[in-house]
Amino acid sequence: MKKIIKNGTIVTAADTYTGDILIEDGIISGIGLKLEAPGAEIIDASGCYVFPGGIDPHTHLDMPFGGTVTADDFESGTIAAAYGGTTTVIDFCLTAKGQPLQQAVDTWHHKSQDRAVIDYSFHLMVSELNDKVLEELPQIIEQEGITSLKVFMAYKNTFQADDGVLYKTLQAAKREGALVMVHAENGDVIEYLVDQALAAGHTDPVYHALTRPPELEGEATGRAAYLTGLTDSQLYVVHVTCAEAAWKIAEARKKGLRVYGETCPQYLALDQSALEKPDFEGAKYVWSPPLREQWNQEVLWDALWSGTLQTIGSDQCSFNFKGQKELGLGDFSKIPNGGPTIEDRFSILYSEGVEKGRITLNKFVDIIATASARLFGLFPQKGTIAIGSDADLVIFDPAAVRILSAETHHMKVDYNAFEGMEVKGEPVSVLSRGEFVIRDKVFVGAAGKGKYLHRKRFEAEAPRPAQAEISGGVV
Ligand SMILES: NC(=O)NCCC(=O)O
Ligand SMILES: [Zn+2]
Ligand SMILES: [Zn+2]
Repeated sequence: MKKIIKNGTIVTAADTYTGDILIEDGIISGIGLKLEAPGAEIIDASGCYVFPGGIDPHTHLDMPFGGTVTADDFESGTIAAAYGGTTTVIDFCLTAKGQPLQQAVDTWHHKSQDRAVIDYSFHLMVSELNDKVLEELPQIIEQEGITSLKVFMAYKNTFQADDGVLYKTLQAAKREGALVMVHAENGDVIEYLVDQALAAGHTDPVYHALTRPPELEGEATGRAAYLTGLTDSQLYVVHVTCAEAAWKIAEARKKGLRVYGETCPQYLALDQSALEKPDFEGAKYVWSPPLREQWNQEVLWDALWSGTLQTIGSDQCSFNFKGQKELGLGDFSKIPNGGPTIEDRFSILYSEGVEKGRITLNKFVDIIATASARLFGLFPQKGTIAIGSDADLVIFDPAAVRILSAETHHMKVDYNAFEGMEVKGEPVSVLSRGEFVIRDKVFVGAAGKGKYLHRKRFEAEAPRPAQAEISGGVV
């Protein structure tokens, strides 16, 4: 059925204007003034912004980690994402050493295909890079449309790969047109610091942050950037938390390297002091890399504004406080790392960014959707409002004011990391390929309606580093 969204303020990464959007067969087929189409359902968006649906480039749904499994799976996680204004997620498919890549990908298809309520895709973790993996990789990239590869430089003895694996992954990515993503922390030194802290009897959650200092994130980020230059490849640094890492990315981009970066809402809105909350509550705020001293927040905002960082990922990786975070009672190193963020990513960026004058409306759209679409091979199908693009749209009321809380969120987890935070603006209705998923704040979608997205290879369409974009930034 045709739909026309009327009288909204349409916002893309480039433009802001009042107009109507015609939707046919899930695609935007017209944009104009006073549009009409016989039989079309009319949706009034007066007083609201119409944004392209958010793209969350970093989620962990139904993921085994830290001796347990995330509380949110592809159903609850994508419902919460949709409530929050996100219409596409790209989740991390884990692999184990010796496991055929196709088997790992099939496991992730199995977790997601009958559950997701919005469209989704996968990044592929690379844990080793031997001849078998090298042989299978081109096939996976071509047939599955998985054009981004993830290497962990931390989590020693579980996910961590060595520099040789990272180097060879960058080489393979250059050959195959894939983007290499890194969790950039020096896992070897962290392991040593954690052992020292525990031996000294330091078991509280705050020691998670104290044993992962920003220098170790900056060092790993710089190392990965150097290897990217050496291989003439392309790199995306996930969850950048601090000045030390942002500076390394800025330096690499100044040299003209294809190095990109993401931060997350928790690093923009929370700080290290949260880990000191009494009664083990600090465990709710255990992420890796950890929350940093508050002054880093403005550095990250500057880096987003200047283009040193391009995207915001939720890094959704939720664990209940009761029974899951509590696995680390008496030993901070056993607290499952991660938190529930998928639902509030969009609103926090809008409220803390646009409403507080740190970024413009168009920059907001770029960070929340367009840049990820370009970097991860989804543009222009996703990430913008244009004729021919999927009708993934968010009707957003900028006047709404609400308080984020576990009592009202839709994630299947017993706390909200941003509990009590006031945000301005709210997604009222959300459409995925022209169908309502959220209508007037009520979920009307269905599990299994989300489609798996084959993505294009990394190409020149991705935003290029430019001297101008960093001159006013963090360097
Ligand atoms: N970030 C975090 O603490 N948990 C999720 C896994 C990861 O991204 O490192
Ligand atoms: Zn990570
Ligand atoms: Zn993550």
